[in-house]
Amino acid sequence: MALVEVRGLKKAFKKGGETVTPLDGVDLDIYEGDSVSMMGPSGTGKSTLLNAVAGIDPPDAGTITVAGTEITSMSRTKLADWRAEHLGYIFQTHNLVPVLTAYENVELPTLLASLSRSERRERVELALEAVGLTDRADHLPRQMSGGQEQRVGIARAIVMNPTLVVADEPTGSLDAATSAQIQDLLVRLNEELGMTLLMVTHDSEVAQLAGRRLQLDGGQLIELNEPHAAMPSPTSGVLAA
Ligand SMILES: Nc1ncnc2c1ncn2[C@@H]1O[C@H](COP(=O)(O)OP(=O)(O)OP(=O)(O)O)[C@@H](O)[C@H]1O
Repeated sequence: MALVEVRGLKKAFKKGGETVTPLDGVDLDIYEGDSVSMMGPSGTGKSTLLNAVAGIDPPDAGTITVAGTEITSMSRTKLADWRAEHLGYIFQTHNLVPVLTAYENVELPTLLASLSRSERRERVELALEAVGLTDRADHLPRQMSGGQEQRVGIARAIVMNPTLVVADEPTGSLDAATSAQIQDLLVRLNEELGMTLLMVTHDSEVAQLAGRRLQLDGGQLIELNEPHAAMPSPTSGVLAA
């Protein structure tokens, strides 16, 4: 069973006198440990799909099931609790709280969970270590470079060890060298920490990092490569007993 199952997802917006339909019956399966990138022309609905899967903006129709839980039928309050426990969101601009240190910014999601003080400290320290910022824990955002701030944003996204990490243009506001560092980090999150990653990007270099690449156009998803389709099932072909 897929970790994320999207079925028949539809979303339309009224814009002026016309209706735009960025999602027109989207189906998608994401498996545990997958790294998936989504590209497509501006305004096609990539963020709309990402935010639906993240449980932020509900669709008009269709279902999204994550780790066996259908999030599209949850109330707003339940959805907020679900996001806090299961979802890590990496923003284009890190959205750090300027008056909090790196440590305190990363700690924020842990304050919503029922964790002891020592469990919280352990999680925050692990997350800062994973992004290589242990020595910057006491720094305020303005005392860090853009790349370091983005790494704090990533540490905050992973601190609760989420079921799914989504990223909307994670390198979109960074220069080439800093973008390269963040790309390395995204690959490590997936390959070394085993995190399941869905990211939207306009940068084809970033998109290539993902094992699976999708394109959203005309309200539909197109698979640019199909890693799962290439894998023979144990009950078919030469592997069948
Ligand atoms: N809250 C909203 N109200 C009205 N229209 C919206 C809303 N959110 C998105 N749209 C419209 O839906 C379409 C898809 O928007 P979306 O931001 O998902 O596209 P995108 O592919 O992520 O674009 P970009 O690559 O430029 O970030 C666009 O036409 C956008 O204007």
